[in-house]
Amino acid sequence: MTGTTFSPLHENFLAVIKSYYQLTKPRIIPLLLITTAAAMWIAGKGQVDPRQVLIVLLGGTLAAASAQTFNCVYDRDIDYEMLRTRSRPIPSGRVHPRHAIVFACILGILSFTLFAVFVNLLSALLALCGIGFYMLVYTHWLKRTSTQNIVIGGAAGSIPPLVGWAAVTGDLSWTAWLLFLTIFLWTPPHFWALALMIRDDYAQVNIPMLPVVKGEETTVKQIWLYTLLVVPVSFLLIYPLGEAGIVYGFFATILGGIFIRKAWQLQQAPQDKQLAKSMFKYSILYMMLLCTGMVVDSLPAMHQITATVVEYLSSFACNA
Ligand code: HEM
Ligand SMILES: CC(C)=CCC/C(C)=C/CC/C(C)=C/COP(=O)(O)OP(=O)(O)O
Repeated sequence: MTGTTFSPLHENFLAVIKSYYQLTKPRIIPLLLITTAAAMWIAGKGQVDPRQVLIVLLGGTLAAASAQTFNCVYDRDIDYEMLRTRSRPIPSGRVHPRHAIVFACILGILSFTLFAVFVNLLSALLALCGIGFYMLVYTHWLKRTSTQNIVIGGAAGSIPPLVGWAAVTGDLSWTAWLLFLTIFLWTPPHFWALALMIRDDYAQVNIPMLPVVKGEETTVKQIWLYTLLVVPVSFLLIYPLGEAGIVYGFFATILGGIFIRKAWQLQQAPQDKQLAKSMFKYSILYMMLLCTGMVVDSLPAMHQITATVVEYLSSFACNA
């Protein structure tokens, strides 16, 4: 006999686990955690307790998974209508909505308890606000009623760095709010690029996403404007906040330059689905690498390198 054989009971158990896992829309969670970890790193000036990082990332995972599961329950009607989402666990009949609600509540309670007991109350409350805002403000109120759904609703996805910051410092500073603002302004280019690709899906179920209601030209203009806002805002971490240096500046310049170029190209060809796809994929890479830049910049070895470069440049300038 070759390979492993599973009993029907075993296979059934694995299928159930897989369905509950899929309810949490797991592919989105790593980037949310990257923004949380970057905030923790800056808040701790490059010195964070690895045990605390693990607890916060676990709590963040549970909170995001809870929020996404609630969303899957609420949106089961439209998820059933759209080809892209029809095979999700609830519309495909693999998980009963009532069981999903229990699952989402358990995840939410575990997250809150983990933060409240092992981290602090502020981070626990912020994660809870993230779940509440995503569920009530985005999913329930705005998603089906406004073209600005993902702009205002995007605030939920911008909360993870606040959680990370609060976990390390116990409060929220200007820098924490700047990280919030960066993700808030990044969300429209991220989501509307995707919405350009799957516009027909949303149109079919009357979800008023911007490309459905206002068309491609308005959407690419808005993507362009938000990209022009997020890139300069990403530099505020260097000046006036002074929380990052030239290494981060290098990351922000290269990444921001490419982001602006892609947004410009898309503005020239609003119907081009390939460009929209490329913009969507790049938006994810942009956020991932920008956060990486923040971390690399505050590595102790980088401070040494930065100091040497600055010293060299200033002596060069003095001699010139
Ligand atoms: C209201 C705000 C947001 C909306 C409406 C939104 C919407 C979406 C949608 C519809 C997808 C496609 C998912 C799928 O095909 O199942 C997606 C993908 C993704 N989103 Fe967002 N998003 C938002 C904010 C964020 C934030 C804040 C992050 C992280 C910082 C994020 C990270 C991702 C990632 C990494 C993917 C790709 C997942 C994959 O590999 O398929 N999103 N987003
Ligand atoms: C702190 C904390 C818990 C924050 C959580 C915030 C959160 C879960 C953000 C994710 C945003 C997101 C991927 C929305 C998907 O939109 P959609 O559900 O409308 O997409 P769909 O069309 O694929 O259903």
